Amino acid sequence: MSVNKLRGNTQRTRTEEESVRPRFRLSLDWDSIFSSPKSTLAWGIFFLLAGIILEVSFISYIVTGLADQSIIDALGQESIRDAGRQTRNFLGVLGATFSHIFVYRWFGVGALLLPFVPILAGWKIAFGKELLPLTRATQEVIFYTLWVSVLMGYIVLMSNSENTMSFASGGFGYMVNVWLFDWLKWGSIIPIFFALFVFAVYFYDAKTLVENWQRKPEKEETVVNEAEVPDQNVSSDIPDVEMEIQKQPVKQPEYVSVANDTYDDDIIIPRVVEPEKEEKQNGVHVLEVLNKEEFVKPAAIVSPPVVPVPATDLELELEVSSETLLPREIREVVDDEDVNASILREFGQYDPMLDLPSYQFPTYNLLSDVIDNQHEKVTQEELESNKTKIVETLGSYGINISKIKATIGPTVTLYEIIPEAGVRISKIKNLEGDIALSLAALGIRIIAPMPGRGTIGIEVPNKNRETVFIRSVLMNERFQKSTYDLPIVLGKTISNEIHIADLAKMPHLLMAGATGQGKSVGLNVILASLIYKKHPAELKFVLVDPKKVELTLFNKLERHFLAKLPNADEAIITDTKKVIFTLNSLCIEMDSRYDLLKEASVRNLKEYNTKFAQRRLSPEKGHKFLPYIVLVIDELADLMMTAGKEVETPIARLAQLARAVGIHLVVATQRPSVKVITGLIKANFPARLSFRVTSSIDSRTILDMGGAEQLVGQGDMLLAINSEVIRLQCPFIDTREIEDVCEFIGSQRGYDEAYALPEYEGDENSESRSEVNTDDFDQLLPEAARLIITHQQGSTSLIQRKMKLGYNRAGRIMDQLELIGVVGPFTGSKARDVMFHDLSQLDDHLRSMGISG
Ligand SMILES: Nc1ncnc2c1ncn2[C@@H]1O[C@H](COP(=O)(O)OP(=O)(O)OP(=O)(O)O)[C@@H](O)[C@H]1O
Repeated sequence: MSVNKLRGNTQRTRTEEESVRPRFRLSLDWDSIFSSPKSTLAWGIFFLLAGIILEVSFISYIVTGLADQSIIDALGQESIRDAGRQTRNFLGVLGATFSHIFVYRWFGVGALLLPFVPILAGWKIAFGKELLPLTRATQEVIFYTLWVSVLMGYIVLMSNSENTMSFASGGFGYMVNVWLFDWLKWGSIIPIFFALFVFAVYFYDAKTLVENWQRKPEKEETVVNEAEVPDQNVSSDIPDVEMEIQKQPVKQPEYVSVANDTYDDDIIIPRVVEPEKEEKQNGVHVLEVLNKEEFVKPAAIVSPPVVPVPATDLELELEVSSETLLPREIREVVDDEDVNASILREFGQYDPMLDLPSYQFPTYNLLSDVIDNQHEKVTQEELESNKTKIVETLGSYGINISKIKATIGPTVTLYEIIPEAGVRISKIKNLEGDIALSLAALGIRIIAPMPGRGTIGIEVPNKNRETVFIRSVLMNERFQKSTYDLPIVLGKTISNEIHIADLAKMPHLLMAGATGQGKSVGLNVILASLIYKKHPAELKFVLVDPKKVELTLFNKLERHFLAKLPNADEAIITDTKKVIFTLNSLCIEMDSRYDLLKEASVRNLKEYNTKFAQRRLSPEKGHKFLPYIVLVIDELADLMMTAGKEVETPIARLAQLARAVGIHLVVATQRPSVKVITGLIKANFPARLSFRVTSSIDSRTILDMGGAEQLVGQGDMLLAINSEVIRLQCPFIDTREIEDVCEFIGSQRGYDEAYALPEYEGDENSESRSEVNTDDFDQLLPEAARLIITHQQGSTSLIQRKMKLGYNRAGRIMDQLELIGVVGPFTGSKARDVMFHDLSQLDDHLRSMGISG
């Protein structure tokens, strides 16, 4: 068996061998020299030590002045042993020689900086981490070495101290100054400092520094309330909050949570009230003294008369988790780096990417670099006032709280509360409406209890929400380093972490959301995440866009990332008939991939491709590298209305089976009704995402729970995977950015044509259905349609009775209603499914079919 396979290997075509052989050899060499952990450690330590040796010898040379100079000059004439005995450099003749060259002959004291380059490089090679960004630090070291040398040269020349001080400037700095002196005399200091200025402007992006500096006063205004420093300034700025704190009646240490008083710059911290101070201020302030008996009585046993805990008694603990954006320097490096290289290195012997060897991944510069909107963050005032409202509202219903904590997210702030012992969670859940009313804001979501945390969560929308820009999430370290097969960024969580999912594992995604809530942006974000991480050889998209305008921008990717039916004019499919063909064609592709997998005795696409890359599957037997295929449907409702089962069946089939062969579906719909997201479809999409929808019924249809109707729009969403629900803020990508990315890729050399899907001609049935001849329809059809929608009952006898028609005519009308997608197919004894909820939807549909009346 294995012998045969080996023989099969030798039959590969010449061109393939040629394309593989050189790379293979190269990667072997590289691996053996640098990639094995032992040798990287050895090389790293070598560089590290070399840097340290150089630094020590330079310092020693400067400390001992020119003592070793004569010895170095006489090196050729006396023995090394003699020279070694006489040298005063800590590191002997070698140290003295290197120092003489680098310090005396070349760069003077500036040379002291040079050893940092091998030290930093050695550290990186040995430990895989950067102490400082290497490229940038090297650039800085080179500049300052030269600049310090020149500056010292100026000092030496001006002070006529060539004899005693020339080692300070080295030959380079001195000669430059001799030359400058001829031109400018003492004025040569001007170009020297001008050079420093120019370097600073470009290297440290002085423009941004100036902009930040100019913006500072404005920022300070908002920051004051954010209580970065809990001092008098702050208290005088929020007098009402302070007053409330002064009213604090009784010290109740058991209610006071651990206040978070460690913080950094952009974190908002609640003020910590010192109990002693209060008591002094409030000597006469004992409000209603708490009834001690009732206070200790467990609420579960006897419902106590309500003793609301004053909101100000509770400290608001603030939980902050910072997002791990790459530091600016590294981001720049990432931008410049050839991303290809790292991915190429990961691949085995057969590399499908060599089809497009010069393909450049899109750079991050194509995405807009909006600096930040920090100043729009939630203020201390807002936090305090929401806290007060929550505590008071709950208090007025007899629910006292023992602890409250806030986590500020991009769109909402999560207040987690721990009610006092004995308070039933269902009681709080029932008060959802009242709390929302009291907070007078949209989008309050109560999560009782918070899974796995033993608290109750209340999400309150922020007054000023933060836009999450796509650039920041794609440059996030976690996304950069993610090793998922199909990584997609879905958004930012409440604790400001980015949420990355693997579409290959999901394995399909269903998205819903009312119009204008961010679905299209969400789809674009998913597509962009994949495009930024995957090579065209690894991934193909099938884009279905019945709305005809949403995905057109991706047309430019036709010869890189798109797949289409042979002979189709457009790669992006907008026509219902073609959608049906394409879906069926994908089913054929799925079946033939399964055949290949079976033949190769592997279980999934990844194993198959690995085996193929290892040359264990012969192309002569029809084996080929199989890219992932992601089918994106932007608006399932349209398709289900016009083609019903013909769309539903292949989608369900693909969703059920295609995962193992690398075909994944992302399906979006505006109308998450049961007519669109049928049981069959829903059962096969375990991962579902909902933007804001119009009713809790819609929310239940898509997520199996309410809540999506309370989202605040603009990309605010709930993601449900395997019964776990998380709230996320979708990143924002605008049309111009998509356009730029597509243009960047589209202008590169691509494949000769789009990836060809198997041919599918379609059967007669589907042809006739798609080309409905409305002239033959019964005149009473529109009236019958309205009747059915009004009664939400797809029965022929209803038409018969209400419209007083004979059975045959009513039956004919019913068939025609099925044909135009108003009712579902005949199901035997049960009434047919009704595809529309209300008359306005129906009228739109009839108009679009050219049926009036
Ligand atoms: N993640 C986001 N962050 C900020 N704003 C957003 C976000 N997503 C959407 N928006 C805003 O909402 C608008 C509508 O978004 P989008 O076009 O994606 O809606 P849609 O649900 O696709 O609507 P339709 O179904 O009508 O096409 C956008 O133009 C943008 O201004």
